[in-house]
Amino acid sequence: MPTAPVIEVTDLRKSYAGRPAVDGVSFTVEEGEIFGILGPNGAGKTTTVECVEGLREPDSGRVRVTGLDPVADHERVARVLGAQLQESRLQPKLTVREALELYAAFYPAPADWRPLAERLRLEEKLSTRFAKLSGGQKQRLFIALALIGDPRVVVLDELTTGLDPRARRDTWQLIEDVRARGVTVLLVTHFMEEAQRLCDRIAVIDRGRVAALDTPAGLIRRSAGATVISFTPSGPLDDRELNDLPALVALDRKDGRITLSGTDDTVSAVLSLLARHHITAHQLRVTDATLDDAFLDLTEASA
Ligand SMILES: Nc1ncnc2c1ncn2[C@@H]1O[C@H](COP(=O)(O)OP(=O)(O)OP(=O)(O)O)[C@@H](O)[C@H]1O
Repeated sequence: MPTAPVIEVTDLRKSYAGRPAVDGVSFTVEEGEIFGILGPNGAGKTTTVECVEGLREPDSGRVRVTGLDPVADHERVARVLGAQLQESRLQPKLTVREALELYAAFYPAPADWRPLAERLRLEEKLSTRFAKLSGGQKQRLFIALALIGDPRVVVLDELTTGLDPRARRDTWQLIEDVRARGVTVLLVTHFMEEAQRLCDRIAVIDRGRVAALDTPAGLIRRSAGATVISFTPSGPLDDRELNDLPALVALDRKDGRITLSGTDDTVSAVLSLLARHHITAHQLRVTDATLDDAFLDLTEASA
């Protein structure tokens, strides 16, 4: 029997002062999945996850977390869902140890905070007051507090913003370990590398709507111009002939270098074209488009 999704969002709508921030968003997240929400500033990502956390009440639509309504069943949802705190929610004078102990006490069966603190490299800061922590240390404490209730679902908004590259990689590893234990992760991120590395599926949200929903590889494949070829030709090449290449999406010339994006067919055709004209392609590079390219393509397409 298929299990019910851990998170269900159906036609979610939320306006602020009559202006829609979330305008009909739907997605489901399955047990053990890392689901990413990606989108430009102001797209409605935080509003969406706040409705999932029960911090905001939707104007309309349906949100369920493990089958429960996060607003009506707030307490029961809070027991299964770990959320990354907003900075203003923590007392500046609280030490790291006190914060961990306090938040552990909220849950019936909390995780042991010591290995969590060690994992997040907070063990040397246990006696430091929250206000004295660096931005990255605060961020790591918020991640620890999100995980301390040993939740079934964890919602992380801007997980690694403000972390240095090493702390970012450690955090990714931690999230992968958390998922390996069967925890479902809803992750809002601006970092393509993070989304590509961690997420099983991603909803690209733009202007309050889902512009695309797929695996990272699927998003890249479906973006036009999934293959990019660039070279410096040894002789002149006519733009008209280049523009006639099959499946060509973009053509760019800069400092004698030509960059084309399209598909594998575009690449084969340009190589034949060069051969026909006896032109050599210097510094030839063929690369797959990245999630960055797909993101720009998808969000520009809906602009
Ligand atoms: N409390 C609020 N009152 C009024 N407008 C708000 C409020 N919160 C968000 N908005 C507006 O709603 C829209 C969506 O905001 P939201 O924070 O959900 O976007 P976001 O995708 O998380 O953005 P960012 O990437 O910049 O964090 C924005 O236009 C924002 O200005």
